[in-house]
Amino acid sequence: MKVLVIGAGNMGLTYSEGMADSVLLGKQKLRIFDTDPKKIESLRATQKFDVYTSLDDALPKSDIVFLAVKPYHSEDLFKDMKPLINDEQIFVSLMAGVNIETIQKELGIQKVIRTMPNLPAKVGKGVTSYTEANAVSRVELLMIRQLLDTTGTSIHVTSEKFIDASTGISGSGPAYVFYFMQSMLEAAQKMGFSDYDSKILVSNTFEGAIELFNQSNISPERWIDKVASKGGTTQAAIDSMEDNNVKQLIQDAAYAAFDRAVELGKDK
Ligand SMILES: NC(=O)C1=CN([C@@H]2O[C@H](COP(=O)(O)OP(=O)(O)OC[C@H]3O[C@@H](n4cnc5c(N)ncnc54)[C@H](O)[C@@H]3O)[C@@H](O)[C@H]2O)C=CC1
Ligand SMILES: O=C(O)[C@@H]1CCC=N1
Repeated sequence: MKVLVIGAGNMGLTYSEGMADSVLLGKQKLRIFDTDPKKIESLRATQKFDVYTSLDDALPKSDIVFLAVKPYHSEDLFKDMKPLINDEQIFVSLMAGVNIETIQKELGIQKVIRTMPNLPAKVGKGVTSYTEANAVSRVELLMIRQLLDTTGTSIHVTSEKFIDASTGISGSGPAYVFYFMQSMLEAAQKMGFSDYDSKILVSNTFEGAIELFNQSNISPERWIDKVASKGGTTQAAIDSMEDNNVKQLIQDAAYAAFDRAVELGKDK
């Protein structure tokens, strides 16, 4: 089995590393293709990957093809790919808002799996949702799931609606967490902490809270109750967030990403 990853950016490279380091695949079975000469040079320097500079060489003999370019590069890529592919190959898209039907039509093939990964895959803590076209068999789906799991964990969803929805929660989600972190960092700095101390205070607070959440069956709402004393400091902070409708604003943001994913799909 040969796997080709097209696009060695944040996501493509992360998946390549996950799969190359796994017992399931290993680096002998993994190929990478990118159009950026600088990227190719740096990939070659790692001596970790089988790097290709032409689709003619890489594509026809690959069994599974990961599509990891930006959505707006997909149209040109599909045109280049079309003469080089066949119906037996499985195409796994990591691209936001590019529908299965579009991929099938543009490439003239049937076996497509659409996924929504996220950036913590870089440290083996990614979560990827995925769904498949009818032409993909259960065995093929299981094999792809094992490849996806080399970067963390995955969840199977029953329709593309949930791929777009998970884009709003987990795909874009790390950016919401970083936004919250940045806000806390800036508050700490304003209070007079050094950059170093601000980072320690904020990162340990996030890490500790996540650990508590993961090691229990307690909802975040109940954890808030454990931090907040009546009439105390935490209550003052939570009241301020409630007065400013922060919960609703975060939900609006998640829906904005979801809607944008749906919209990207319609643009095609
Ligand atoms: N960055 C993220 O957190 C997430 C990204 N995604 C999806 O992953 C996809 C890739 O995103 P990133 O990795 O962040 O982008 P990126 O910009 O880091 O990487 C894209 C790579 O594709 C290469 N490329 C462009 N056109 C190409 C072509 N025709 N053939 C081969 N390579 C080509 C570029 O040189 C670049 O190395 C996007 O479609 C995005 O929607 C999904 C979930 C999370
Ligand atoms: O912002 C984007 O479009 C991609 C999809 C999810 C995360 N990054």
